[in-house]
Amino acid sequence: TIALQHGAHRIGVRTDADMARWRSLRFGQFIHWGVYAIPGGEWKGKTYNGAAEWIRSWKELPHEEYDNLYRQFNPVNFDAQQWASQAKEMGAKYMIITTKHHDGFCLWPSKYSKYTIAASPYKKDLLGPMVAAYNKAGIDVYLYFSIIDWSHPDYRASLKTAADSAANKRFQVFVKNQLAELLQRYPTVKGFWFDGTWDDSWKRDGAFTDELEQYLQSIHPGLVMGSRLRADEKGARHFDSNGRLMGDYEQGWERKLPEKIEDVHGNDWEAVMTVPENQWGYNAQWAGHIKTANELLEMLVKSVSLNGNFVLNFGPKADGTFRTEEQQLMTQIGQWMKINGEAVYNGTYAGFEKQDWGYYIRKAGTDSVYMVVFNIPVSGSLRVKMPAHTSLVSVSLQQQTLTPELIGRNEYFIHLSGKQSDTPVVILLKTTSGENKEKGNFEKAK
Ligand SMILES: Cc1ccc([C@@H]2N[C@@H](C)[C@@H](O)[C@H]2O)cc1
Repeated sequence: TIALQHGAHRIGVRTDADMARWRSLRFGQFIHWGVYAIPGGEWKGKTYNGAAEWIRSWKELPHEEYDNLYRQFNPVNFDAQQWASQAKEMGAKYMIITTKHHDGFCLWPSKYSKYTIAASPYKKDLLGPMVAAYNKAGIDVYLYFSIIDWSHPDYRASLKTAADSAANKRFQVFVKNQLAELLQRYPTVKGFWFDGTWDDSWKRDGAFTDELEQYLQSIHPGLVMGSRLRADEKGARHFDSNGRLMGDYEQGWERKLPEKIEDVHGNDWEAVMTVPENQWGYNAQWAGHIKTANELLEMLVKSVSLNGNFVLNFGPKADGTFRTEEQQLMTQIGQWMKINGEAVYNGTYAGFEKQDWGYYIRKAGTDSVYMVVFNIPVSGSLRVKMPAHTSLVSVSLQQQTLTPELIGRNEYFIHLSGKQSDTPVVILLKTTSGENKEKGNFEKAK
């Protein structure tokens, strides 16, 4: 291995209570909200083809005009209570809010910037009411923070001159001040979700990123921060130059999921997902494929089955309301979670051989293994191969006992005769370690 001062400082997962809590939540709500919701992907009758929150980078929209949109930002219909209750209804256990996206507009009245909600017609802090309402609803809050800040005079993507380096030093102080300010203003937040850390100006100073992470932990012990913040002293990101994960969980799964357990290398990880193909901020017209509730439930269940968290993104409108399609999704997902959330919360990798009908999820630290069925075979027979030294004790579907058929050594068919469903079906397996000692009542089912 290479000797590193600013690589990973921990081998393996974090084992403290704050990380265990993050791990147990499994399902989060991402919210991208800012002045980009005003254009909503369009400008003067033209449609921007990129992600709506990146419209400032579109040549059709002069920076000057974009940077004055805040004068119109007045979310009079923003209702933190309503936001929190619909997130609770969906079954989200944590929420990640964009405090400041790449454009630099702050949803809180930062004393380190003029480009904040305080300068808008709305004037009032948006983050405080959100944190309070979500926490009251039993939902933890994490703060998205973009290191890139297109509005800041000292922001540099790369450092070519001594003046650039001096500006970058000032910018690093600005970043540190804003982050400390956020923790001071919102002490109940559980962590940061960093973004915009790919520029050379950031990844070339691994020491600063390491010191910053340690500073934040020192003023707010237990913070959960993913792998996007840090670079090691050789500029390696997410994984240091020895291939070890930096930060508390792998944060690279953006609009994509791992396929198999080997892909996550024993690390904690989180996937963040959009409903349209690639829109985070509000986009007036949702072009392309819009994911359905069942597709999103499958991503959530697949993530949990592979020991990860899944965060679904929403882009509220400039007035503070959610588009109808997003409200309907939260309701639909919530209806399934209300009945089946026990298979998701505290879910972990079960260690069973993957089958085509869907995913296994083990309730953390227990012998309860859920089968979440997305593909009922035409045979109606769900194959279950028990792992070595594991026996099947009982099978149930919504508290109804099922009698599986033994079809081979420690291998069964669970017959869903005739059952059809337009939402995922959840079956609970009670297992026990050790070979099948007592003959379970279903052994005689031949
Ligand atoms: C190339 C690229 C840069 C930044 C992003 C940002 N990360 C997501 C979480 C959103 O904030 C998006 O704007 C996405 C793609």
